[in-house]
Amino acid sequence: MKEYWTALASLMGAFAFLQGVLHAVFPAELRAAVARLLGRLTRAFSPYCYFDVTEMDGMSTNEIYDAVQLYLSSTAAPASGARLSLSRPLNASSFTFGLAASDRVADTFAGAAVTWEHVVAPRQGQGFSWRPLPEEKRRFTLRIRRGDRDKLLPAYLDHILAAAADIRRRSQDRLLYTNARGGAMDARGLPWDPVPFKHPSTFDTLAMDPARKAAIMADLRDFADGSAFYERTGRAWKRGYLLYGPPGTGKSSMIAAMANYLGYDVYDLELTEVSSNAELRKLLMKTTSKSIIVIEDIDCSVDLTNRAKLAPAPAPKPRPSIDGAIDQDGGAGAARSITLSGLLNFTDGLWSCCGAERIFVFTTNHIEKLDPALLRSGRMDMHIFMSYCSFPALRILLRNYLGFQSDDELDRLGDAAAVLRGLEEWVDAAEITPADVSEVLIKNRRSGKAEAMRELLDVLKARAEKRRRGGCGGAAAAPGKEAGGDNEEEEEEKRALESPKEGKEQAGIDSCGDGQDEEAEAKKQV
Ligand SMILES: Nc1ncnc2c1ncn2[C@@H]1O[C@H](COP(=O)(O)OP(=O)(O)OP(=O)(O)O)[C@@H](O)[C@H]1O
Ligand SMILES: [Mg+2]
Repeated sequence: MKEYWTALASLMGAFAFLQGVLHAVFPAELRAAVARLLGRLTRAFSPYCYFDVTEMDGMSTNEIYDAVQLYLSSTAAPASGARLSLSRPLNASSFTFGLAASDRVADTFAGAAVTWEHVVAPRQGQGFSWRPLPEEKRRFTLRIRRGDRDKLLPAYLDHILAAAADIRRRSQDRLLYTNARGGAMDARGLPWDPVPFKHPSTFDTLAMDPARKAAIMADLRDFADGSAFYERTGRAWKRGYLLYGPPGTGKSSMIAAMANYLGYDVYDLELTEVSSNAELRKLLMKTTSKSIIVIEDIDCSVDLTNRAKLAPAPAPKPRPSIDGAIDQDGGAGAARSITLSGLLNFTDGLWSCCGAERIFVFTTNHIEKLDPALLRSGRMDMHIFMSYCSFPALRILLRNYLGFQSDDELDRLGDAAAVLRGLEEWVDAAEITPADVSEVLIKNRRSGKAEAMRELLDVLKARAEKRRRGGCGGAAAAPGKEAGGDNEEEEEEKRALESPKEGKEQAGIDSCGDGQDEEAEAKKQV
């Protein structure tokens, strides 16, 4: 054993001596040149070519590095024994896996096999920089066969960028943006404030006629998958939906369901916070693709008049007006107000197509107050009437709120089957909104399914009776509340239905009512 250690020690001594001689005889430059030459020779005869994707591109982060990391973490197959790192980005609800240092993954694209290696080395001598660089130099090295090079590049990189964007969008929670800062920009120059968007409404929970629901979902899917179609037909890749109907029929819930269905972010545009067309355009430019731009209660946000009408509308409050090109305070303020044409250009003008894959949704309780130009196809391509609760919609609410597992269970009610038939018979006459039905079911859901349905039936009957006597609908009577209560209350309910929102003002344009109804009807209605 002793001899063994002595031999090893002499061998190491000889090696150190040789290394010293080599260093003394060959200067560092010569050694580096030889290493480079050897590297070149190996590469020249190698059947592969290599591409480095470094983490830092000069002083800024390299977008492709991030994309490759994300892409590899979820699509490529790690070689056996590969070590994955785990992380969860801020606001994300799912984990992402990353490739650890010096590990490799294999991938295939267009029938060609490629290998990615994650190389991490310590950064030497930071030098002076305003922005500290990471302590390690990281890069991905892509190895592909020489013969596959033309086939793979740049299509493979485009594929990675698109896939990474998709993964990022799916793993990240939806965001709801608002422009509540009245045009002021944040530190990064953005006029929108984001908050996580966690609205639970989906097309499953949305109570409406199943056939109409399916038509809307198909339209949305067509839109989202329609990149090639929009390009071929020369149309901007955007679509407008107008949701109209009485309060509480699910317009806002529909927007949330759309966002959840497509995985889009939502930009809730508060028009009253926008002071000029230029600001409106800036807001539009700062929205991302794959998003829904919403203007709720469009008839109430601003004064609406026909763009052809030049006379300024009286403005009781200093708020933006959609009113031809004439400013209400005259001259000086002209550049500072939103005009109808500004809004029209926002939805279907040259600027509306900066960015792609965007949906515009306007909601209103009074479609007849909207300018026909705003309603035309190209701006509002689909008009969706959110109606009072129909029986198929009521069934969805019963399922959601009372916990029926399926339609079959609802049909096999035994004793309560008669109650279900009663609901079917009375629901149309009651003209009740899904919001009111939900409220009754929420209040009574603990009393059991049959009892809750009976309570709902009582409410429907009372409302239908009230309507028959009063000739008009109203908000739902609370369960157990006497049907046909006093007139004052009835009047109040009626008023609440007709002029639902605080701060909503009559816009003073009812002249275009009938003609516009016909026009709206002529359009594609759902
Ligand atoms: N069609 C529906 N399906 C499921 N739930 C609904 C539906 N309509 C209304 N609701 C329920 O009623 C409440 C109000 O609905 P929502 O805010 O979507 O109505 P809205 O049409 O936007 O009303 P408004 O015109 O006053 O803004 C929501 O909490 C939702 O749960
Ligand atoms: Mg709403």
